[in-house]
Amino acid sequence: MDKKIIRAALLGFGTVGTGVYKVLQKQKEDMIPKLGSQIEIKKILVRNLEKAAAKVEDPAVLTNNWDEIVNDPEIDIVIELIGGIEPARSYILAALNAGKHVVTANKDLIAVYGKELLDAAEVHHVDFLFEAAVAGGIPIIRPLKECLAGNHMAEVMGIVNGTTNFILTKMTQDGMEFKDALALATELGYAEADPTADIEGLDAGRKVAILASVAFNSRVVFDDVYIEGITKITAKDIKYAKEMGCDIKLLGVAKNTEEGIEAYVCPMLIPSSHPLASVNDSYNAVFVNGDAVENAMFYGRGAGELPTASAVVGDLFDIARNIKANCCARIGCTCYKELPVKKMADTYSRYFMRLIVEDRCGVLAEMTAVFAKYGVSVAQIIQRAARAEESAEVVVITAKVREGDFRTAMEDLSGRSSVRKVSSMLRVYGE
Ligand SMILES: NC(=O)C1=CN([C@@H]2O[C@H](COP(=O)(O)OP(=O)(O)OC[C@H]3O[C@@H](n4cnc5c(N)ncnc54)[C@H](OP(=O)(O)O)[C@@H]3O)[C@@H](O)[C@H]2O)C=CC1
Ligand SMILES: N[C@@H](CC=O)C(=O)O
Repeated sequence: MDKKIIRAALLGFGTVGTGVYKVLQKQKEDMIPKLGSQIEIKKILVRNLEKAAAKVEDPAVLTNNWDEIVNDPEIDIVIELIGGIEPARSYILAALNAGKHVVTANKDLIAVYGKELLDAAEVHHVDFLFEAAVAGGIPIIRPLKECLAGNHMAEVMGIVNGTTNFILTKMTQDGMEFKDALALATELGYAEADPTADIEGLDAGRKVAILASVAFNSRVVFDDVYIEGITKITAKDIKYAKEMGCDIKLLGVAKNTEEGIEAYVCPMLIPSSHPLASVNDSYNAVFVNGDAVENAMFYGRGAGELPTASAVVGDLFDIARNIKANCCARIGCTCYKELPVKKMADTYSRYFMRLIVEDRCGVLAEMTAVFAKYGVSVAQIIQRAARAEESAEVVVITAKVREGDFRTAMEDLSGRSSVRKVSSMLRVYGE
């Protein structure tokens, strides 16, 4: 089909929608040489026509009526950038059912309904692409599905949320307060419409579910991922981590082990010499380990208007090429295995904890004895000078231990009168 003009519709004209519009304008001259076709945004679905009018050359492109898009046979591609589950899910399904290709950045949706959407695309022989849903501007979905397809992947992990990485960077480097750093991340367009999704680790959890599914060819959904956010991280944790030669990063980890898939998101201490420790601001980085490629790392902006638009437009161009070639990419659902997902209690890690204990002889020995009872070895212990009320602060790093055993030890310990408070408990990445 020699289409000179390929028409698309944008749903949502917020941070990323506006970015896509701008990138397409900048690419106007290059599309014919690059693709052999011109992509034209025929309609933009918005809720408030007046608010959006200032952002477009021709306000006639704006609509608040979805039917004008789904029922328009000239529109080949729908770009969903509304976010959230509904009405995004219904719009995407209706678009696919109408034979339209779909591009989305919506990880909330894919992490739960990915299979349903990919199946619908398959039935209707259209593309459903979502490169921007994980790690913003970094290409990672297509590399995993295509360039790295000759591997059995053992691990895919990294920093996959720009907002929290920005907040932790500002707290570490500039001593900024958590709430001020979050306000700035929101202003810069990094945060989700409800930033709770970022700071509580949910957004990263959705990305880990998607990454694990694609990397291990087995469906992992949002509910399979164990999640902790960064809201409890204090300046003191960051200071102690630094003293121990580490930084604190919100890491998303997916491992393909013989006993099943491990999938979790949590703030972790990572040695400052590790490449991930120097991934700062809204940058993301994803490490993959495969049996053929060994290690590979992908690095770039994980959030924001133009970096995210870059990934969306890449998908759009791919679809335009497929339309020109009269085919669709045929790399829909790649989950052909059914691997179990392990419980967090059965994973192994080292732990960092900060406790306020009674300041008297024998307390450290008591603590070590409790840990030993549950098979937890202490690798490093720091006791700070006595504080007011005859208490002292103790920082402990354990050797690698099963999470379930560590938790039981902590329950036992925190019930003892010598332990006044468990101030923080964080995992440590690596061996
Ligand atoms: N921002 C980022 O850095 C990244 C975002 N994403 C994902 O991209 C998607 C869009 O995010 P982002 O642009 O940041 O979000 P925004 O909140 O900035 O934009 C969403 C837009 O959708 C509009 N909208 C909501 N509901 C409807 C509806 N029913 N009909 C028409 N328009 C609607 C909103 O309108 P109104 O203005 O009226 O509220 C808003 O303008 C999300 O899925 C997000 O998770 C992915 C990677 C990075
Ligand atoms: N809120 C997200 C946006 C991109 O996915 C983030 O901060 O990473």
